[in-house]
Amino acid sequence: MGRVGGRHSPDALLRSRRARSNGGAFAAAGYMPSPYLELDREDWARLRRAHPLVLTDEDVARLTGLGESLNMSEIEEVYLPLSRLLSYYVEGTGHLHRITSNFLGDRPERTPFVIGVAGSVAVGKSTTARLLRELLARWPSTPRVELVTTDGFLFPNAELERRGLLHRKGFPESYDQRALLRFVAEVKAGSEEVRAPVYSHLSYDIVRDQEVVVHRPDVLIVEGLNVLQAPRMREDGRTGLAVSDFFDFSVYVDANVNHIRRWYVERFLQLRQTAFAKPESYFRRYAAMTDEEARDTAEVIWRTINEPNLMANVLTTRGRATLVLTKGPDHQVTRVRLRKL
Ligand SMILES: Nc1ncnc2c1ncn2[C@@H]1O[C@H](COP(=O)(O)OP(=O)(O)OP(=O)(O)O)[C@@H](O)[C@H]1O
Ligand SMILES: CC(C)(CO)[C@@H](O)C(=O)NCCC(=O)O
Repeated sequence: MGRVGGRHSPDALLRSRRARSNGGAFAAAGYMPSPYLELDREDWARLRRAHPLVLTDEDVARLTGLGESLNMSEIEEVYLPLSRLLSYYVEGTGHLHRITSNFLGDRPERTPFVIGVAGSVAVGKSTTARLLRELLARWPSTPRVELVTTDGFLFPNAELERRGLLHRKGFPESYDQRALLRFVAEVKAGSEEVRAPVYSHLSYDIVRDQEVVVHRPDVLIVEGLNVLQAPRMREDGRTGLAVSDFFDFSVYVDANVNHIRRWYVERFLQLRQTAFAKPESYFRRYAAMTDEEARDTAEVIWRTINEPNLMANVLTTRGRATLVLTKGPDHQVTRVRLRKL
């Protein structure tokens, strides 16, 4: 005990730390340095003081239109600094692009900066994506931001039915993944005009004769459950490209599954008074349900479709995101993890 150079001496401790960081003995036990820098809510709020930012009245008016439950101080503390960080990434990526073009003797051409937003059904992906779109548009390097959801790349219901997948919406096989990949690749390549199909939650199907057209924006945000999924094995046994190979940045919106289930059920109950009640709604029969019937129906859809998909195909992609936003029970962001390696 206490012998210099013994098992518990400072030297030995240092050696064991080195072994850990060298991936020595501890590698065998599964130790791996985390690629993320982890900040709790207070750390992130402190960052904001170092980069003073305020929303103008005009910003507040636009953002309020995104949803009545949005909290402005949450937006100022969490999403506004995030949009600033992203605008720096856009500038940095543009710089790298110019250096590469100069090196190759090419004419530098700006291509859109592509951001993926992933996470469970009902976790708040589209709200996050819309907040980022509005906030990014404030910064000089990113005035033109376009937003596309991968819902448009679901196969039409007739095709899903033919494939026996009508009750698997959201699972990887329910999307036309080739079309989605081609769309993102073309936008990233700087094509003047790229078209994507449109899905309607009201008719529960792809809308014929409707499309979104993306015109070389400064930033494209691609939002969907599946945007961080690994490439699929091709028939010739090789792996192709994944959508995320074209991303410059990605955000995974995360929360405890019990909170997400509750948000899903609450939104379902609310939809009875709005979307489900419309004559053109595919789910008209839900509008007349009592609270209890609606709650049971939502729980069944959650348990049989959305939760199994979250566990098998969505949560498994979280470690590939550049940034993970973790939300508490009221949608408040409690933790931010940013890739540093
Ligand atoms: N930051 C937030 N603050 C308060 N409420 C929020 C926030 N983000 C989302 N919500 C609420 O949570 C619910 C789900 O949000 P949203 O529609 O953005 O989820 P989503 O992940 O895009 O869902 P889906 O995959 O089903 O389209 C909505 O009722 C929305 O109003
Ligand atoms: C369209 C998706 C997959 C994603 O937004 C989702 O909203 C959905 O419909 N999930 C399947 C549940 C159902 O079929 O009602």
